[in-house]
Amino acid sequence: MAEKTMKNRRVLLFPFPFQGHINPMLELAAVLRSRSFSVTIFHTEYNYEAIHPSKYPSYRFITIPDRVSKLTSSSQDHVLSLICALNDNCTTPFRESLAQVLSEGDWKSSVPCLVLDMHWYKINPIAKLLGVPTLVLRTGSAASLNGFITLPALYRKGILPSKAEWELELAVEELPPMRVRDMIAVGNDPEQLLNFVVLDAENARTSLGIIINTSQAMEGAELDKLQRDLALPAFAVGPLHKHDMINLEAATTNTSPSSCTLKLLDRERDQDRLCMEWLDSHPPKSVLYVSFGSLASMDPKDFTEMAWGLADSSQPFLWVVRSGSVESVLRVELALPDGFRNATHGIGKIVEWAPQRDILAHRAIGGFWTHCGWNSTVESIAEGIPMICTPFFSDQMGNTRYVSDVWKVGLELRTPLERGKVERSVRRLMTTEDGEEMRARARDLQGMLSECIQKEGCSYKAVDDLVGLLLSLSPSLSE
Ligand SMILES: O=c1ccn([C@@H]2O[C@H](COP(=O)(O)OP(=O)(O)O[C@H]3O[C@H](CO)[C@@H](O)[C@H](O)[C@H]3O)[C@@H](O)[C@H]2O)c(=O)[nH]1
Repeated sequence: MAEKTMKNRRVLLFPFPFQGHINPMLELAAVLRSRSFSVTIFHTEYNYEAIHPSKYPSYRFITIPDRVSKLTSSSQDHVLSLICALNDNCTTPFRESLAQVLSEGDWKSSVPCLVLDMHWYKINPIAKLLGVPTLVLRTGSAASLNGFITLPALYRKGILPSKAEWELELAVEELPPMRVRDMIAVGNDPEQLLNFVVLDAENARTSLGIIINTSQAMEGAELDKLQRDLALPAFAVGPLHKHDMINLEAATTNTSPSSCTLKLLDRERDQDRLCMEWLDSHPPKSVLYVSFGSLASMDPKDFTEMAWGLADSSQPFLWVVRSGSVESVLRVELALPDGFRNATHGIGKIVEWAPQRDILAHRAIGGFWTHCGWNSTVESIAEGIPMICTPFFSDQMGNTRYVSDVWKVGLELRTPLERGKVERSVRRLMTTEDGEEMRARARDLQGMLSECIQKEGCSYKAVDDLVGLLLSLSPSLSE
């Protein structure tokens, strides 16, 4: 490729600083880099460590000060307040940083496209003001975006938001009729939630198109509906983490990571290696992997019931218990009930963070007890692993419905948890014929998903189309 063309293939990315949003944006970065784009990533100080900029020496990173403190509770209401605070506080520093980037030498002649996370609703107008075209990355499902579009429409018609009307039967294509509150948890403040939903959907509407980490194989009908309702291009490029080109990032970096990064990576690798070695010692499909993502925080009573239910099931488990997994408990040891370590000695392993994707791909894993964050849902299906679903908030409710009622690759286990029910659910997934059928359906879906990312598959073509759009924004550069 001519040097000039490569130099001018560039893109700006701005992930939202939550783990479940950073991961897909970094994967998108790797996919675009494999198509010869140079990548500049804005990121905020919040959750800076989750990005590890020095791991990616070929990207340029620009830090945006945000002046927000870490969450002390991750209830839905707290998370929504944090999203608002980040939007409010980052607007001005982002405008200044973007203006600075655009004033630099080469950038003046070709304005690049900015790919924004779906939650940056206040950033989109700023980019427009500076003449920068935007695309929005949806890190959730197409169904959740359809829901986000439907809810404001109900709101505008004056149907919402009285609390009682969250009980509405809302028909969502491909789903059994479900109440609004099954699709998205209401929390204590429906007004705040609705406000957020309106802004989030508007963010998608006012961009040039959306990039979405899903695929025709998982959500064909939802994607068709989205295309009709949104009247914008929707690039269904998922599962982003399975594109072969994702591995190219490491191969194509031309600078070595710093020694400090290497130490960090070594420490992480050591922890990861221990998890994998533990799994190596188990027979195929025998271990339940348990993790509720990076944000969810449990009621202490639920956590205790969960622990004893796992112990009573006698099934081997690998459980991620983070600092913050239980409300107001920062140290993992303080969260675990007395006697639990002894009772599960030899059958369970607890870690604070796990290499989730590698774990799900390990032959010893037979099931995943998840909160149904969209990344976890996609990662599980991408490995053909059936799920137990315990959703906490937001899109996790609708994702659970998809897993249990549409794809039929898992079962629903809602809070409040009770140890007997936990034990029966774990046994059902791991030891019964019913669980085996879910596993077989998960494998079928995995097969379809893997076809999507092959050359000529729908997700692969969606990346082609996305690249086409990015280049069309600077026609003179595409020769
Ligand atoms: O020990 C762990 C735990 C998690 N992960 C990774 O962290 C990500 C977690 O993402 P996700 O499963 O989506 O959960 P959350 O962190 O809860 O994600 C937030 O963002 C998602 C995407 O928008 C939403 O679907 C969720 O509801 C929202 O809580 C995944 O890639 C996991 O592989 C690890 O690598 N190791």
